[in-house]
Order: sequence, then structure tokens, then C-alpha cells
Amino acid sequence: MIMTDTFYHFRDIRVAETPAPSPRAELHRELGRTLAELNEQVLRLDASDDQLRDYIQQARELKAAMAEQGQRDYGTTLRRLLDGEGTGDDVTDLVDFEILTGKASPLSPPLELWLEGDKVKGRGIFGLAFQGPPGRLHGGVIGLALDILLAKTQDFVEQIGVTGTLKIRYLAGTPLHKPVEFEARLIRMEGRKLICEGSVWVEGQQTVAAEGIWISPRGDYRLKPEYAELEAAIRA
Ligand SMILES: CCCCCCCCCCCC(=O)SCCNC(=O)CCNC(=O)[C@H](O)C(C)(C)COP(=O)(O)OP(=O)(O)OC[C@H]1O[C@@H](n2cnc3c(N)ncnc32)[C@H](O)[C@@H]1OP(=O)(O)O
Repeated sequence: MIMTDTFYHFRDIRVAETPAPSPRAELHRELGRTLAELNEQVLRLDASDDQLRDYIQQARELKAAMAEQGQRDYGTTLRRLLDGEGTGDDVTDLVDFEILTGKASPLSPPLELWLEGDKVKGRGIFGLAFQGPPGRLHGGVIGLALDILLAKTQDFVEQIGVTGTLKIRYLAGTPLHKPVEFEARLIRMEGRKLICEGSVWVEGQQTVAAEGIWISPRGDYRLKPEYAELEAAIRA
């Protein structure tokens, strides 16, 4: 574990964003990327039965070798963060393995998300593993991406809640292998409800529109003091 002078609290963590990764976190990202590439490679692999048996054996041996290392405990990491004593490695341990956005997850393109002014922005290139209709991104994967994108509007506010309602209108197919751009913003807050909207774009054409309602389990949503200037934008 890398020791640093900076400690993180769970509430400081932004969806899909981390501090600068440590060398260990960089290696996890490289391993995750390599496994994601392997996942693309395995699709309809044109190998003989003998070759496939050999790959199965190799994959089992790799899994067994990794299993001997064990896995760091999620609960312990989360506890340190909830106590405000999390390290940068604790943050990457949580954020980097999230589905779709985690930079060390083999289940991620990855989809990158960031805040820009009063908006959440995102970008990702999706491969064949994410295919729905031929050559197009699966609508359910788009739904997952929108769920994470819209959840990130909660970076602007105090409280973190769960998806209550997510309405999606698919306007056109979203192609694989091309940069897909995402955008979301806060519309308004009503007590424990946060209302937001998002969109998906490819080469300047909008392919998807979404509206969401997030529910805070306890406590009303309100803007973080550093985003107080959004008040005018979300009322406009
Ligand atoms: C520390 C680690 C944290 C970690 C948190 C990390 C979050 C990561 C999230 C990842 C994304 C997910 O996968 S989230 C997982 C998918 N979502 C879920 O599993 C949610 C399942 N549903 C629930 O748990 C519940 O139904 C809730 C919490 C959403 C609502 O229950 P409740 O708290 O009893 O709400 P209730 O009092 O009835 O209603 C409060 C207000 O919200 C409205 N409302 C209630 N439900 C909904 C709804 N589904 N859609 C729209 N609006 C709704 C009501 O009309 C009311 O409005 P008014 O009368 O006041 O106007």
C-alpha cells in the first residue's frame, strides 16, 4: 500500500474519477485493459478444438495463480473511506473496478466521465463485446451508461441516492467502434428527489435522450457550496 499525506472521505469521491493512480493502480489498469482486449479477441475465435482446450487450460491456470494471491477486502476499504482515512489506493480500489467506467475493469470500454461547468460529460468507444443489433451498441448497455452518467449529476450535490426512474428514448442506432459522447445536467431538486436529463451523441448526431429521477434515501438534495452558482442554471 502506498502511503501518502492525503486522506479521502467517501463523500469526496466523484463518480468514475480518481486521484492520480499509484504505480500499483496503473498496473491494475494495464491488467484490466489486457483482459478487456482478450474478451474482444475470444469472440467467435476461429480456433480448432485442440487449441480451444489448450486455451481453457491456460485460462484456468491463470485464474488459479491469481486466486492464490487473494483479493483485498471491499468492506475494509469502504470502512476506511467512511472514516475519512482512505488512501488514494483505496479510492482507485473502489472506482477503478466499477462496471463500464472502471479503468481497471475488464467490463469497461472504459467510459470516461468528468464535470465541465454545469454539465457531466462522457466519452467512450465500445467494441464488439457490447454489441446489440449488428454493428450497434446494445440498448441495455446504453441504459447502464446513462444510469452511471446521470448518477454523476449527484457530484454537484450533497446526498447520494439510488436510481428511482430512468426513461430512455432511443432515437437512432449508436455505432460500435466510434467515439460516443455523453452529456447530462441537473434539471431540478425537489426534497429527496433529483431530476436530471442526459443525451448520447455520435459524430454530432444525437442517438439517445434520457430523463432520470434519483432518490436520496435520507436527507434533501442541495447543491454543494462550491457549486452554488448552478442555482441559476438549474432554475433557467
Ligand atoms: C453509503 C453508500 C451509498 C452508496 C450509494 C451508491 C449509489 C450507486 C447507484 C448505482 C445505480 C443503481 O444501480 S441504483 C439501484 C437501482 N435502484 C434501486 O434499487 C432502487 C429501489 N427502490 C428503492 O430502494 C425505493 O423505492 C426508493 C429508495 C427509490 C424510494 O423509497 P422511499 O425512500 O420509501 O421513497 P418514498 O418515501 O416512497 O418517496 C419519496 C419521494 O420519491 C418519490 N419516489 C419514490 N420512488 C420513486 C421512483 N422509483 N421513481 C420516482 N420517484 C419516486 C415519491 O413519489 C416521493 O415523492 P414526493 O411525494 O416526496 O414528491
